[in-house]
Amino acid sequence: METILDKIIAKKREDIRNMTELTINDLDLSREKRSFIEKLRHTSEMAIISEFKRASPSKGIINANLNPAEQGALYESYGASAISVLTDVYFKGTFEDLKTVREAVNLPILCKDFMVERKQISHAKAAGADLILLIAAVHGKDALKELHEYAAELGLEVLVEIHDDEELEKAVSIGAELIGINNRNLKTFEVNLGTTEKLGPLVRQSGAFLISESGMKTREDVVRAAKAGANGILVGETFMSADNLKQTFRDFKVPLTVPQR
Ligand SMILES: O=C(O)c1ccccc1NCC(=O)[C@H](O)[C@H](O)COP(=O)(O)O
Repeated sequence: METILDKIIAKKREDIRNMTELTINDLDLSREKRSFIEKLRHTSEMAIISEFKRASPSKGIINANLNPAEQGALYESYGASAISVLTDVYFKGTFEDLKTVREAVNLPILCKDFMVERKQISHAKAAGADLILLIAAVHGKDALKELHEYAAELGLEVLVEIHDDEELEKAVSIGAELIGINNRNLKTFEVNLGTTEKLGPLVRQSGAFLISESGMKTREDVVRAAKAGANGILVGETFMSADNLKQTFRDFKVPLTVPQR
């Protein structure tokens, strides 16, 4: 049966059919580097990647009225470590959003998209991304490695996203330094923080930094992720729909449980 992830990937392949790959000469490789991994090395509290997410396949419209520059500036002032910007059409996001947010803040910016070809990575770089997402479920090991290496050549950090043991094995085998465990099953939309609890210790044993993604609603959820070894969390819907964003950030500030390597 075709899953939502299959549909998203098929649409993505169609959307990028006429996109050209930018060459090194088209890209500004001297741009100020904002390293998320470097921040993770030097923090004693759970890092927060705050997401700009207007809509999603699982929830429909979350908040279509927020201005990306203003929301990004609020995320920064309340203590985010990085900002994730969805640039995919299923989430009503664009590369313009990413550019706008990067210009409004001094934080590392994650381009949250469904990367299937190198040319998308070059465009993410041109738009101002500091990190990109690669979803292990979408690629065989060789393709994942190739895209991971290409991103590194462009000076980008990579969050390799996994959801099960097989994807974990793929991420570790390509030497991923930053691994995200998505608590949301992208095929069924089921969200289960137990996914981080199951795979988290294995990710940390590999030596990679760990981000627990999706489904963070309360401080207790963040504490659970920390206890499972996470170095940080990635939060979209809860921040985009918060009545009191400042207080929600305060609630989500949690010390690390498992020390840095
Ligand atoms: O969020 C979805 O519905 C979704 C559906 C299909 C593929 C990806 C999807 N989300 C991407 C994400 O990983 C989340 O936006 C991110 O982890 C934040 O999740 P949340 O805090 O639960 O909004």
